[in-house]
Amino acid sequence: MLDRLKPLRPYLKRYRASLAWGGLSVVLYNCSKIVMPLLIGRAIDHISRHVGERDVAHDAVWLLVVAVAAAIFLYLTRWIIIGASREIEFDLRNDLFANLERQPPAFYHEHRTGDIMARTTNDLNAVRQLLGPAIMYSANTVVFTLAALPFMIRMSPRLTIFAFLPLPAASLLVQTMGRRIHRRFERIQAMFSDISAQAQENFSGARLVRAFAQEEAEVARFETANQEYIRRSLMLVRLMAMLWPTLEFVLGISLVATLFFGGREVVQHRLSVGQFTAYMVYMVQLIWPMIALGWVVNLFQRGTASVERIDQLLRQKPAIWDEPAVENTVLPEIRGDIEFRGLTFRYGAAEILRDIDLTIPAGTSLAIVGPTGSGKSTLVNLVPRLLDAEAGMVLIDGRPIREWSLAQLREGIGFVPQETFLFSTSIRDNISFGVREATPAQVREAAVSAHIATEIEEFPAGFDTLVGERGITLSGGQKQRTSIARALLRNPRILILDDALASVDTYTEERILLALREQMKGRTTIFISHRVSTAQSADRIAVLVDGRIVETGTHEELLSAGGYYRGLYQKQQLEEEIAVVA
Ligand SMILES: Nc1ncnc2c1ncn2[C@@H]1O[C@H](COP(=O)(O)OP(=O)(O)OP(=O)(O)O)[C@@H](O)[C@H]1O
Repeated sequence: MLDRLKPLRPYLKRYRASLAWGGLSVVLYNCSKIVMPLLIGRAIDHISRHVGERDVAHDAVWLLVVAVAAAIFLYLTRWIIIGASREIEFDLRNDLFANLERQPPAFYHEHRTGDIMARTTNDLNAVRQLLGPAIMYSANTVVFTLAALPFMIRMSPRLTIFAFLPLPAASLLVQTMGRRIHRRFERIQAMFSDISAQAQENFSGARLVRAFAQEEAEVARFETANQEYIRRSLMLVRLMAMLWPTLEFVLGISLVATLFFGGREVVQHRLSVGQFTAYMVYMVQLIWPMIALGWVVNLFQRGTASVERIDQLLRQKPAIWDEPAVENTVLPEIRGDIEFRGLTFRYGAAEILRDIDLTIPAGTSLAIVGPTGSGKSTLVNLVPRLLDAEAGMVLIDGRPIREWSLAQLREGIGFVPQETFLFSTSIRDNISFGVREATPAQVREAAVSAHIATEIEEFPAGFDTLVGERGITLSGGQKQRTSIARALLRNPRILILDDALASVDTYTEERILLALREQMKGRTTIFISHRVSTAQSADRIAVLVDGRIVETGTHEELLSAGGYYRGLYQKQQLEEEIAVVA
């Protein structure tokens, strides 16, 4: 089992001083606890021998001193060991988050967010319990039992055998029932997350539920899930209600055995009343550590499984990362030449892009059009290396893309993804994401270029308006333009807009394109669009069909070529004419 805890070694090493102090306080705490029954026993013997008040007071003072010492050492033990477990939890959580941040988007397609969240919460919690309570209670049990046993055996070996017989049963009971309780608890937790997810989806999708008149059906569905949750919870309550009485019964047997056999020892004058009392106190003191032992075994089992799961995430190497030789090299600033050379790209076995040869000279703009699912997003994702093409298939400024460090490459690129994502912070923070030193004037300027500034300034809190659950909901078009402002603020050499104008009207689109032309002078721009009105403003247009570039040229060239682009143009012209007539 210790082998399975190997991943924790570096963390334990970091806090070895704390753990050593913790170990020392465990020993000192148990030493004080061991002395206490002896003092009580001595006091009782003194009382039964009718010694003077002074002696009894003396015993009481000693008892108090030892009790205070025990309390202090217990406090130190908890503070140091539980504190160290929290520190390790903190380090582990940071390391996990940092490693998850390095993973490419594909990682999040392969792993469910819920699973990752569970590992970073439940599993971390299990590891913390292993490092804190589990280590502390097992150390206490081992030290106390080892220290108390010699005293107890010296008092009466026979009594010790009888008194100890039922104790392992208590420990075993806690362990087996604890395992069942945990299993049921996990099922309840899973059910609870289902209920929460159902409620959350109903609240976020409130509009859809109302529109489809599904309120009643959803209430019924929720009630069914809620009923199942309660049923499982009651099963847990029953199990837990059984645990304590059974435990008390088993431990009661042990105390009865001690009383019976110990009483006989006293009657037969083999033990004094004081010694017998001390023995009884040892037994009572041993009860909790024995119970804890069963519980600790469960904590260890759960904790080791969690350590393995967390370690899998920690060892997950980011699929897209700098080669060691490249990591710290800084090449001259990116100019913005992009070249796809004989590019073929697959998701698993499915070939998505085929034989693509395309050059986008620095300072020019390229529009990519094509049917849905033809591979447009895939192609542009290769530029900031959100996806990785085979070596030598993508070049920036004539250099294979992998020769640029990811940091330098991505710093030079402004990327507006197809699905806009805004953090639940202020609009200002959303726009200045990744450009911490941006001044309010620069943020506003970017917003002006993206044609969103006036609308933002009309909100009561202006740029400080919160978006998302705690603030206002922006419209699809507003979100897209905020996202464009975010990309522009980086002042990138390469700007990529993946269908980023889809949610704005043609009038706004025109104004944004005009501003972009100004902003992106001398920089490279790629925009994916389904609209000819967007594409025609680019220096060149590439048509991607079924993963192949089938046409390239200017708007006029492609119109006269009479291919896909011309068809698209005619269709959209017709749509516009119909819209005007209607
Ligand atoms: N992570 C992925 N794993 C497997 N297949 C994928 C993945 N992402 C995209 N695809 C597939 O690759 C193909 C191209 O997708 P892509 O998003 O590049 O198309 P697109 O031209 O941008 O489409 P649209 O215009 O609808 O946005 C699609 O068939 C899609 O189902």
